[in-house]
Amino acid sequence: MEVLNKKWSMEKLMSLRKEILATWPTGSDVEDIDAGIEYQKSLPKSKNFAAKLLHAKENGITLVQPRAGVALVNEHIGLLQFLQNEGQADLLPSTIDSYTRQNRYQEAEKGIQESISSGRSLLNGFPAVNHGLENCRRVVESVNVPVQVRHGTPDARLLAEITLAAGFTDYEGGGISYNIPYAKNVSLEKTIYYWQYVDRLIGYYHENGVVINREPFGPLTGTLVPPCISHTVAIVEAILAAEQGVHNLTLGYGQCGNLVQDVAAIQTLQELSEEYLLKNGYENRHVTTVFHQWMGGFPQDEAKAFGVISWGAATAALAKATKVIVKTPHEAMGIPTKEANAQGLRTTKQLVNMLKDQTLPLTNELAEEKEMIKKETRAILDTILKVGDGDWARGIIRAFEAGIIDVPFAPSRYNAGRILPARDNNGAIRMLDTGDLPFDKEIIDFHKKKIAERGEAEEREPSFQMVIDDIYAIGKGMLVGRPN
Ligand SMILES: CC[C@H]1O[C@@H](n2cnc3c(N)ncnc32)[C@H](O)[C@@H]1O
Repeated sequence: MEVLNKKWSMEKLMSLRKEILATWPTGSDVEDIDAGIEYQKSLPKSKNFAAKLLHAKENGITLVQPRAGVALVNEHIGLLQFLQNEGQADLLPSTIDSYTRQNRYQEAEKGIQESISSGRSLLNGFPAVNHGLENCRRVVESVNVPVQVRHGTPDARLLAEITLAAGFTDYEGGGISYNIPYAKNVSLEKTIYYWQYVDRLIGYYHENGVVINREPFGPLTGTLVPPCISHTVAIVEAILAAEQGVHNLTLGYGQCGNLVQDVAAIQTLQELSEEYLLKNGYENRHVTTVFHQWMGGFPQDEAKAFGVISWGAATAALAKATKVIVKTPHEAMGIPTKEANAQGLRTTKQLVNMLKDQTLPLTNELAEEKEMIKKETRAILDTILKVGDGDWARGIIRAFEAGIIDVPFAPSRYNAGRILPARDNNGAIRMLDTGDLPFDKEIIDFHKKKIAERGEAEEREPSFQMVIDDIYAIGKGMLVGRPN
């Protein structure tokens, strides 16, 4: 099945809907597609994610948002209300459980029953499909701020149908960013096709006056991902979504730890995405950015964990990211208590408030970093379009096959896995091996030089050992994995 970046007709969407809604009994509650639109229109503007994001962007504010989700409806509502009231969350999620992410609704049902009988959440998120339309509406109505669906679902069609009709106004993910880092053996043709359904549904909401924001999953594997790699995936997903009628997008990036590189990454993500959306004919699109606090391993010690959270908060604020996704001091242990989640939020809010009136000055170092990220990202994006003979969907599929785009440490068999990232002497992410990325000599030499500087400082030859040391560094309280 060849997948092309072409807007679906509503006939095509409607012809597939019946089959999708039949995959779980709660799908029958949303058969009337226009009832969901009418419900969305009944919500106050204060509940609309896109509106709140654009207001924040216009006013130079960085909004704070947690991840959060538990098995049962009442407990999930209590959790979100606590994070809103005690955590000062500007935006709220519903993080979906792993069974639902794999469309394993039978096991999610079992998890719900066991959570009821045991009196505690035995799922690692909120099983929105099983709970269905009315319960999801209760969640949305129980808080005063906009609510977003956060998950990791390769086939997120039914989840979208139910949560959008229920009043969620932002939907995370995409056919690449929820495949390559999340699945081992699901083709990109399939997941891009599934997500064209989701984005076309959102396009239909938009055509009927309801603005739903879309957020491709920025961090990908969250392990030493160079900015040009995560930017490429985010921008291609933005283009694929825009083609289906999505107008509001939040593009994301996972903190790497070097302040200049992270600030450069957020600024270039905003600039490049706007450039490529316009260049490809998608006018009147509204782009915001989201900075994910450290996605790698966390220290167990809570005081140190607050240090990592604060560093992410400060970087997000100095980068003027529109939104920051907050970690908690329980990150090393697993699903946080609501108290720990609220602490992560308040720590972040403190840093964001104190840094609101400051930005990182445009030094030569920052300018060089921005220039390099743009050169690398444009080289990859332009090659994707070329190998796709002018089609972005065909291009990204072929580009992954050829290693033209390559996500480090991704489980997917459709990912080449030939690039090797490592930190330079200042902790910025460089490439020990650029694999088959379409980089010219200038880019390749830049990375070689930066890594060589670290080798000289550490008196060792650049090698794969640097990559291993960098992966374990944070657990030892460091950023750069120095030799013992
Ligand atoms: C993308 C992975 C991140 O999502 C976080 N996460 C996953 N499920 C939940 C959850 N149910 N509540 C809070 N945080 C969560 C997890 O701690 C990790 O930081």
